[in-house]
This record gives sequence, C-alpha cells and structure tokens, in this order.
Amino acid sequence: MTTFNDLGLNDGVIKAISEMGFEETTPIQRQAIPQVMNGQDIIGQAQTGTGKTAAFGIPYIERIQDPNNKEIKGLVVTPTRELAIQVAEEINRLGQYNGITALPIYGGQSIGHQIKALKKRPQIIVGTPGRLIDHLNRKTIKLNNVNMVTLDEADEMLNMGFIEDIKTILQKTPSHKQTLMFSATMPGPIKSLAEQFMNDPEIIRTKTKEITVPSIEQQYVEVKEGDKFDVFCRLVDSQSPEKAIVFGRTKRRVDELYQALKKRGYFAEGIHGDMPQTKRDHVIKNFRTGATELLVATDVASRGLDVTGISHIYNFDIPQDADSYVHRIGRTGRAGQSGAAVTLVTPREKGHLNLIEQSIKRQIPRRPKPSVDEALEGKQKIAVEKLLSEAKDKNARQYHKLAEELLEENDSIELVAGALKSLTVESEGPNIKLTEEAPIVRGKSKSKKGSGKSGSGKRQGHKRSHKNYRKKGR
Ligand SMILES: Nc1ncnc2c1ncn2[C@@H]1O[C@H](COP(=O)(O)OP(=O)(O)OP(=O)(O)O)[C@@H](O)[C@H]1O
Ligand SMILES: [Mg+2]
Repeated sequence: MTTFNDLGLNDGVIKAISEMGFEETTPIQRQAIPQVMNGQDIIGQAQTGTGKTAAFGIPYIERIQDPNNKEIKGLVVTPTRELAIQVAEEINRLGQYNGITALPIYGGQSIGHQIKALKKRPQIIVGTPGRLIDHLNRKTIKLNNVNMVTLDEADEMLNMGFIEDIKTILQKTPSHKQTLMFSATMPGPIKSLAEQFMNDPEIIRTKTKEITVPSIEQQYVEVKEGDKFDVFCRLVDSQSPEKAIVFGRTKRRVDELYQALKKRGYFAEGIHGDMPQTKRDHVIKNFRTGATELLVATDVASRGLDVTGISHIYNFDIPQDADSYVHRIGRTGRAGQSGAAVTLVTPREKGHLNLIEQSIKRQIPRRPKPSVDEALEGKQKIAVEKLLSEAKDKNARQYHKLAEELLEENDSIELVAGALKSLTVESEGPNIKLTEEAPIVRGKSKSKKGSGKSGSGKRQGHKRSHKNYRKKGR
C-alpha cells in the first residue's frame, strides 16, 4: 500500500488530501505523481474513475507552490464546460492550504464575469478550448509564463474537432513547458499525434486486463427501436436506480426522452450542447444533489464527469464507438464503487455491439426484456421504502390517532396493503412515441449527422480523417 505521505508531498497538500477522504494512492497516482513532480512529460492512461484528476492536480500544487507569484503557471484544457468546472473545483480543494487557486474558463458564461475573476490572479486556468482562445485573442489571458499544461481527456482533445484549437492554445505557451495528457482511452494514431506536442513523453498505462472497470456489471437488452421507450421504463422500474445517466444519440432524442420520462412521472432532466449554460448548470446541480434521478444526456456528459451515487448507466441508444461506450459506462463504478450499465440494442445494431465487445475485450451478456411484472415488483419495492420512510417521519405522528381509529375497525394487513397500493403507480402511464433514430450498422453511423436539433457550431465543418472519432456539437 502506498500512501500519499510516501510520495513526499508538502503538508498543505497532505492535509487537503486527507480532508478529501483519500487514504491510499490509486495506481495511476502512484505511478504518475513522482514522475510529474520530476518535470517529466507524461501520457497517462488509466481506467475511468481511478483518480487521474489528482494524478496531475497534486503535482500542479507541488510545482506551483509560490502563492505570491500571481502569474498563470498552470493550464488544464478539458473538452466540456462541466468538466472544466469540476476539475477546477478539485484543484482548488487540493491547493486550498497552499494558496493556489484554479479558475474555470468556459463558453456560455459571461466573459465580463470571467475577466473580473481573472483579476484575482489565479495561478491555474482550467478551460474549454473555444473560450480560452477568445481570452487569448482579447489578451485577457496570457500563457507565456505557463510551465505545466494538461490535456484532460487527451484523445478527445486531439481528435479532429479540437485539434486546431489545441494547436493554437499550445502555440501561446512557452516551448520548454511540461506537457501531460490523461485519458481512459488512447487510440494508437492519437498517441502518435500526442507525442508531437510533447518532449519525450513517458507512457504510463496502469496494468489492467480490461479497458472497462470490472466492478461495473454490463448487460444489453435487444429491443426494436419502436419499443425502446416502454422497455426502458420497465427496466428503470425493475432496477430502481438511485441515480442514473441515460445516454441518447442526438439532442433531439435527449429532448424528447427527458420530456417523455417526466410525463411518466420520473424525476428526469436533460442536458446537451444546445441548451443555455445557465440551464446546463442547473441540471447538473440538481443531479448532483439528487433532486434529479435520471439525467438524460448526449455524449456531452460522457467524459470525466464525476457525480457521487450514480448506480446505473443506460445507453438508450448504443454509442457510436467503443471509446464512447467506455467513457459513458465509466460514469458509474468510480473510486472502487460498483455500478451497472445496460445498453439497448436494436436487432440491426447487433454487429455494432460485437465490434464494441471486441474493442473492450469483453463479452456483454444479454439480459431478457424486463416483464410488466418485474417492473411492478420494482415499483412496489419503492412504495414499501416510501411508506417506511414516511412512517418514520416525525410529522407522521399527527396521523397516529387516525391510524388507531382505522385499526379498531379494519384489518391491519388490508390497511397496509391499501396504503401500498395507493403509493404504487400500477399503469405504464401515457402512451408515448419518440421520433425513431436510424440504427448504427456495423460500426458505421447511418444516422444523419445533425438530425433533429443535433449538431451545431463551427466544428461540424471539419473533415474527419479518423473514421471513428465523433464530431463535436453533441
Ligand atoms: N486516492 C484516492 N482515494 C479515494 N478516492 C479517490 C482517490 N483519488 C481520486 N478519488 C476520487 O475518485 C473519483 C474519480 O476520480 P477522477 O474523476 O479523477 O477519475 P478519472 O480517472 O479522471 O476518471 P475519468 O476517466 O472518468 O475522467 C473522484 O470522486 C475522486 O475524488
Ligand atoms: Mg478524469
């Protein structure tokens, strides 16, 4: 067992880490932290949820120790806004006793607000590419003193959608800086590309047989496109997830699906790239606090997001490629927790599922469609939980007298059964038809690009030479 003390970290960092509840180092932390502290360039590949953020965050604090130096010393680039916010928060927690602060810089937030926050002179910037370039052009951010750069989700950052922006950003940083790249997936061509931006990088891969996390139970359900919604609702009812992300292929799908789920009485919200940032922030906040149980999302939520309590991942639509599958299901089973992932697969998508299985070197077992009875059982279980928790609520005392009166004249079993029945929604709810999505056949996306409200932004126009790398604008 390696503790953080064994890594020779300063007292402030040790205190912060212990307050964050970390005891042992994870394999990527134990391998990467000493090397990064030595100034080595690194490509770090380790499974989802294994603490890659702290693997670069801790050395950032160690190497940028002087709180009186108010220049931007460290830069982290992330593919999504929510991830920029989350990574900045984690670095701020790690740096709290060393006077080191990180500021998230992302699109959709008022630039004036960001300029004001920049005046407080954070030493670390965590940003999304578009908004970073905006600040560089306005000269409100200068990167000429940066000595550490990390591309989080590096393979995503270097794919065709982001590469030009990344080049532009890196050109504004000193050539002798340290460059780090982290991701759970690192396809060969991207790795070679990454090396061009680095100085003799050390490749660190934690030794694991599988790319996906073993504590995530993976299954698929075969279902016709038109039956997906009803089957999905039954699945959710039978599994009663504590918190789940439901991935849809397009923005239109996400919009239709979360609205349909709400109509059926689920606590569901949606998130995708066409929503205003204030709404996105609100949706994520509700999901973090648990007010929302089902977060319906495009791949915008597939990378890096770390929300406690996610018990299930549902691929309402099968992902475009194996890497997307790995990241999506990796939103559960984090930091040693268990989790479950179920993918809905239409008969024509079986070949595509096989390709994903080959890539992740694992067979995904099929589970039968949940029956109406199983769904009902799940709903009854929830009714029991609800009744028990209401019974223990102190306000339930007001009902004790009424209960006594009822019990004098009625059978207790009948009464409890009636209460449970009234708490169980027995029907499947309103009939709902979603717009059908075209299947993905044998690894090739047959779905029209930008179908529905999907697709927006300049990146759509980029020519894609790596056929498996997704477009942006999700
Ligand atoms: N040493 C540790 N001990 C316990 N928990 C940890 C440790 N390091 C990180 N964590 C926690 O584990 C969770 C996952 O960490 P993190 O988000 O950094 O994973 P990741 O490897 O970046 O995953 P992804 O590939 O999905 O981005 C976080 O909640 C983090 O606080
Ligand atoms: Mg991460």
